[in-house]
Order: sequence, then C-alpha cells, then structure tokens
Amino acid sequence: MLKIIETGIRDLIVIEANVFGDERGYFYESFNEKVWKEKVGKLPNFVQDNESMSNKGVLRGLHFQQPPFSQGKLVRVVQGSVLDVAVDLRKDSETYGQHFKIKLSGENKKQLFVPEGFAHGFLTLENNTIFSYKCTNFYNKESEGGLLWNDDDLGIDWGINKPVLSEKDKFYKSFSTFVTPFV
Ligand SMILES: Cc1cn([C@H]2C[C@H](O)[C@@H](COP(=O)(O)OP(=O)(O)O[C@H]3O[C@@H](C)C(=O)[C@@H](O)[C@H]3O)O2)c(=O)[nH]c1=O
Repeated sequence: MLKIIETGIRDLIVIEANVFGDERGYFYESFNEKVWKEKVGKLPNFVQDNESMSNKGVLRGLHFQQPPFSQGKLVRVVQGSVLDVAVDLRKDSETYGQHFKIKLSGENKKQLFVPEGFAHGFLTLENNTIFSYKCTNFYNKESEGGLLWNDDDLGIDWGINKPVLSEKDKFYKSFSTFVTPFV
C-alpha cells in the first residue's frame, strides 16, 4: 500500500509507492489524483512536469520562485540517486529556516512533496541520475530566487565540499540577509 510519511515540517510529506515487481521488471503509479485526495488531501494543481539528468556530484539549488509564481513540487528519482533537501521559508512557520533531507533513488522510489514556500535542491550521488518532478506553477524566469547551498545559518550537511554548480547557483544570497517573500 502507498504510504504517507510525515517529515516533522508541516505539509512536507514523503510518499512511498506501491511497487509491483515481476519477471519483466516493475510497475508503479507515480501519481494518482484519486489516491492523493484520499490519502493526502487537497489536490495540488500540477501544470508542468520537468526532468533533468546530472552526473555524480552535481548540486542544483537551493531554488524557489517568488509569489505569485511560487511552485509546489512533487519530486522523485527515476534512475540513480540524490540527496534531496527542502528548506522551510514560510515566515510564520514553526520550522522557518529548518530543512529536511532525504535520499531519493530509482531503487527506493520515494517521492517528496515540497509545497509552495520552500527552497529546494538536490545533490546527485551517481552518474546519469534522472530527476523528475511535477510543479504547481509554470516556470517564470523573472521570479526565480535562491539561497546559497552551503550557507552556514542553514547548516545543511551535504557530505561534499566542492559540488558541480551552475554559475547562477554559486552566487545566491546568504540566509542572514534574506527576507522571505512567503507567508
Ligand atoms: C526550471 C526550468 C528551467 N528552464 C530552462 C532555463 C535554463 O536555460 C535551463 C536550466 O535551468 P536551471 O539551471 O534553472 O535548472 P535547474 O538548476 O535544474 O533548476 C531546477 O532546480 C531544482 C533544484 C528545482 O527545484 C527546480 O524547480 C529548478 O529550479 O532550463 C526552463 O525552460 N523551464 C524550467 O521550468
């Protein structure tokens, strides 16, 4: 049976799939509207699906889009593995500034639902890691924002000192000078 696991951060949940294996391989439903309504509750309005591939040691993040373009993301790994991180940036949240970290892999098929109001990032642990996610809002370049992956105040232990980063991801602001746009 599909399992919903609380993370200790409100609205941020882990989903464990019901995987059917047989001599051909495996099958599982990666998203089902009806099951979501029954098990999780309010249905997010997913409007865009994304996929990226990265080699080992690539870190993408920590990203968000500013309101009104903020995105909820249902993330998973199709092949390979990542360390996935979500940081709570909701101003009035009891866990503001805190993060949750989980290994997602093609093997464990766990999914993380990262609601609006979080920064999100991941570090790939294997070559040819394929990352797939559904988003509740469209990409909007002008509203892109981010936080520095290794910011001292966020204190995320990525287990790596020199990941491969995009130019954009090298220069995000630190958490101490950040004013959250999320309520
Ligand atoms: C995110 C995104 C990027 N792009 C384009 C812009 C750019 O030329 C190219 C690569 O974009 P980026 O470098 O921003 O890709 P990437 O660093 O993989 O960005 C992603 O990181 C993870 C952690 C997230 O949570 C995602 O929401 C997203 O921000 O793809 C789109 O066309 N649509 C999109 O939705």
